[in-house]
Amino acid sequence: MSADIRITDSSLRDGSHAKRHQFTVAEVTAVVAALDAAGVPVIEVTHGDGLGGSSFTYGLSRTPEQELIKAAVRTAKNAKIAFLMLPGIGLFDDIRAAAGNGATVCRIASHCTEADITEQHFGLARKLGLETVGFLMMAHSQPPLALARQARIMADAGCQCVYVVDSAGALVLDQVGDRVAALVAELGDDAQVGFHGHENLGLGVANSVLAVRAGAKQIDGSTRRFGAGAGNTPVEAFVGVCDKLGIRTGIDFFAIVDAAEDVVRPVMPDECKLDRLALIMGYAGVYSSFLTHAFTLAERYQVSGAEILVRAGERRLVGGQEDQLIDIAVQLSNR
Ligand SMILES: C[C@H](O)CC(=O)C(=O)O
Ligand SMILES: [Mn+2]
Repeated sequence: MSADIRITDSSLRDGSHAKRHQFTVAEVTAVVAALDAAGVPVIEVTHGDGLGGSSFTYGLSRTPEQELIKAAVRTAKNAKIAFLMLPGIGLFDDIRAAAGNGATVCRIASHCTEADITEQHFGLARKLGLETVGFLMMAHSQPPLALARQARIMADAGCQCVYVVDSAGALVLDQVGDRVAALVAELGDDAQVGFHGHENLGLGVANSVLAVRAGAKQIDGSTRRFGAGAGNTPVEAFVGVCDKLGIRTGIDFFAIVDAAEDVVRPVMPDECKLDRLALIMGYAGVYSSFLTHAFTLAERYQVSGAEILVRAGERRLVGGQEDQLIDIAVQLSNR
């Protein structure tokens, strides 16, 4: 079946944050088999913070991510396997290794004002024959035209689809449409536009529909919302909504609903909840993957996780500044 949009499932990458990076080969194999059978066209597999993310700062992986990528590639019959990398956390050799292990979609992420740090990585990925996707993270923090200028930098460097990434789940409806439309106008035929949502204000599906209406051709989600914060746009709900709206995704609704319940849920440590901390993240514009760090630090320093997140929002922390959460927790405990 041909599709109007392409969905990438991020549960084995964004879900890595919720799983504290403890995926096993058996879990990845089971999830990839189920998503592939349901018709999911692209499945992302990496440490939550991308290639090279396994560390004390971001969280140590249980299984080396290249082993997980190999298992995913071995298992998928039709789906492409994607990986994420953040320049400075991962290195060129990590991209080469992922390509050597059979992944075919390379997703490079930067904070949404720093697209120029991705240029040489897109160059390498294209040289290796990989499909390229760019992530402009924390997209709520910049207005549409500023984002579009950053998207242009990625496209000129060889990126074939630039994503508006709502890392904090803070964007509300037209704020998504306006940003996607600005990128579509800027990029024209040079690159596609995508949208990656988080559920922290409960808007993942609605925001993704507005992204499609504004011209996005690629949409991210995670089956059972398995992602950072309150999780990502639930793929199964989004596929059902797309069916009702006549937007073809190529994914079988009943098969993805079964995969969510029978295969993905057992792999999750807990449901991704729209609870106090997740809501605060969406409201205050805090990077979703700070959630597990805030939990851990709140316990260690006997302070409020909610306060850590509010302060992180006030400091306008971005991905990569996880160490500042420790500073906030220490300050709160000394108070
Ligand atoms: C590295 C981040 O987790 C990327 C992402 O999924 C986001 O910013 O959202
Ligand atoms: Mn995310």
